[in-house]
Amino acid sequence: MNVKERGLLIVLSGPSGVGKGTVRKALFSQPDIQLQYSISVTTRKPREGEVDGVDYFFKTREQFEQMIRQNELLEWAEYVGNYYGTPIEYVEKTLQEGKDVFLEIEVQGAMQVRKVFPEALFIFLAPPSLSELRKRIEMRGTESEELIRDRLKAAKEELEMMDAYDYVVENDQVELACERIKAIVTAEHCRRERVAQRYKKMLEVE
Ligand SMILES: Nc1nc2c(ncn2[C@@H]2O[C@H](COP(=O)(O)OP(=O)(O)O)[C@@H](O)[C@H]2O)c(=O)[nH]1
Ligand SMILES: Nc1ncnc2c1ncn2[C@@H]1O[C@H](COP(=O)(O)OP(=O)(O)O)[C@@H](O)[C@H]1O
Repeated sequence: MNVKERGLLIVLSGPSGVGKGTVRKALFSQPDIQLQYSISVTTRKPREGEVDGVDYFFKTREQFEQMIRQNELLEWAEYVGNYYGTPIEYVEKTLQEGKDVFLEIEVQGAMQVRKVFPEALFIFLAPPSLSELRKRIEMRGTESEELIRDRLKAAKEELEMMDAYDYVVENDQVELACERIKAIVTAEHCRRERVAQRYKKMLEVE
């Protein structure tokens, strides 16, 4: 199977509270976008309203460590005291089917994905400012003061990794951030199509 027939792997990262979940849900609710969301595995406790198998696959540390040992994860990372990881089987199978897969993961995991899938599209969602980021984490109201502090510390380290991404999208307004991501994905599809056409032409000339 050539590069064009496989689906595109899209990786969205960004600091806690920047709005990744909000933007992703808005993106997936739009009829003109065909993306498959890869549900992650985590040892974090479910937040109120979160559903196992929808938001995450919630596992114990023992179960998660077994998945690592059995090479079931494309990437994994420990983030603010919990494990998070991407089951590889779903990603591989869906890309093989020619469908685009969307990962919403933190930066350490994204860098591991880059090693396995260098052709993936890496997008960093950035806040308008650090003070706005703090406001959003507080507004969500799902973390204690101590956890907010830990997440803000992690956020500062994550922001330093912005340069390693193909694109930086500012999440000033959810709708605008969605439009920007859609434009990037469409442009990437066009680029891949052009490369595939050129390759086909070269083979015809041979
Ligand atoms: N490496 C990695 N990070 C993940 C995965 N799933 C979620 N994350 C990231 O883990 C971090 C914490 O996620 P979560 O506890 O749901 O909090 P929130 O994203 O800040 O609402 C976020 O940066 C997520 O994007 C995964 O499968 N792998
Ligand atoms: N563009 C935005 N403007 C204002 N508030 C936002 C925006 N995007 C997200 N939020 C709010 O910020 C908080 C954190 O968003 P969330 O999607 O949970 O972030 P993340 O998944 O990156 O941790 C939520 O209360 C959400 O409603």
